[in-house]
Amino acid sequence: MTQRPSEARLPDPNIVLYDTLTRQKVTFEPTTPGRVGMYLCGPTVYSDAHLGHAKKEVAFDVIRRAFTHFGYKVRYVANITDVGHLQNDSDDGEDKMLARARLEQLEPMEVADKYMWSFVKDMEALNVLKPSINPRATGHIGEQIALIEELIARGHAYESAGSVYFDVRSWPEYGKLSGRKLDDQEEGVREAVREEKRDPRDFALWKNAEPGHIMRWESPWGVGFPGWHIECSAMSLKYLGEGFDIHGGGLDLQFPHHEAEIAQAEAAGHAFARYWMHNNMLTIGGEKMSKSKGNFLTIQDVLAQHDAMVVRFLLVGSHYRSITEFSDAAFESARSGYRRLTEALHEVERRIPNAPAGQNAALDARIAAHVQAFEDALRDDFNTPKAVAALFGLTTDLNAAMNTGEVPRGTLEAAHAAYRDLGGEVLGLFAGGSGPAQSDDSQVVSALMDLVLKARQNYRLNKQYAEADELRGTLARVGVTVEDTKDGVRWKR
Ligand SMILES: Nc1ncnc2c1ncn2[C@@H]1O[C@H](COP(=O)(O)OP(=O)(O)OP(=O)(O)O)[C@@H](O)[C@H]1O
Ligand SMILES: [Zn+2]
Repeated sequence: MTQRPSEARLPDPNIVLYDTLTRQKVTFEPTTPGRVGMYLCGPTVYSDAHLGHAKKEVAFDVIRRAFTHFGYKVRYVANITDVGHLQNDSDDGEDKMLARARLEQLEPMEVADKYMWSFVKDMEALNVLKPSINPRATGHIGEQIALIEELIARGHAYESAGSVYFDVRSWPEYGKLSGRKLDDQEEGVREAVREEKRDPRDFALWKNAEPGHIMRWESPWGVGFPGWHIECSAMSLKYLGEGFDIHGGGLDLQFPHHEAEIAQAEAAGHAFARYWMHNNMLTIGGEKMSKSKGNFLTIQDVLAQHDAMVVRFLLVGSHYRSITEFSDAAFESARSGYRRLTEALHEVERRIPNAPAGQNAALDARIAAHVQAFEDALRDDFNTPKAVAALFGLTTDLNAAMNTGEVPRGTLEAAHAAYRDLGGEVLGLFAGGSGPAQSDDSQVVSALMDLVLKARQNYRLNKQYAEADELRGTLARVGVTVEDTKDGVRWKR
């Protein structure tokens, strides 16, 4: 059986994850015993987040929750990019924040705050836990400048016309994450930018600010602003320390962003992330959902139509390293799958207060086997579809037992704990009233429902059908369905 928080478990040494850097599954070994330091590249806050962003956030949220479940203390750092992310990857184009500020006639910081809070709201709705630390790039200009100075001192960066570039030819390991060889790398750089660089593949650490550029800071190289990549190296090292455990992000960030992060940190003499994890993409019509392609649905659009927990269920239904193809059919099947879980769970809750004491040993063993299967699935590179299958297995066995008779209280409680700890705490599926109610509450609701159903039964016996229907209608309006079955009246919500 899963353990209660009071029986804090020892950190599980058997967690295997797929490390993008070494391109294989490896057993996770923390830098500090019992602790996990994770850094996730967060959003550039210049527009509302879309469902693709939700896939990434939910994927890493489950990984974080799983580590906690397996006994680790997790520090989860996820940044907010509010400066330096230019409209194209080759150090060219307008800053995304500034372009949006012009469009909306706002201060760049107003844009950042507006979309950061919109993101926070979306994440709350999707039951994504708050990061332990949520650093913003503009709040860490000093740290970024200090790292750039270390790189210049070690001969891996150079100043040119008020900007500073990383010298890729000085760092032979550049390319080790993405597997790209320097000579294969694209050179799509505008002439004026190319002239400032020793090599067209060098990337900006600091950019000289043109006179009209609003986001600007003093630096040893004049007034300017940081490049996009440097913020993540600086902030992850600041909050997680040398040789921290896990760095995550979307697969599309491997190059150039993560490649640059590694080079910046290691060339400056720091030990960087020991494991790299990347989520695959959410696609629509086979293409990556993305802001720039315009083929996106914002999280708010989706939540206007679908229950947030169904959205989350859909996302955890595919593995983080698999593509999730978004479609109406996918939502439909997520909705019915999710309903199957919650109906069984609510039936368990309804029965607990009046169930006879005792255990059903055979069913207890089945429950324990499903819990084991769930945990094994997560230990194997956080295989959420397999974990969900284990919850369905649990549901099938429980329904079979509940449909054929009474299940003793101890066994129902074990099933309830499995739903709550695994579906609720680890997969995060039961927020906002869909999940296990507080036990006090559920006892009160159950007692009241017994009374209401008795009253309805009396109306029917007295042929007061209008009153009986009115009662049922009132319950339906608050989400409670009453069903007359051959074994008597059942209700669910
Ligand atoms: N469709 C998607 N599926 C999964 N993750 C995604 C998807 N789109 C973006 N991400 C991830 O979200 C993070 C932020 O991405 P970003 O702000 O570049 O979004 P985007 O829609 O790709 O924007 P743009 O098209 O302007 O580059 C990255 O880690 C990225 O990998
Ligand atoms: Zn990053």
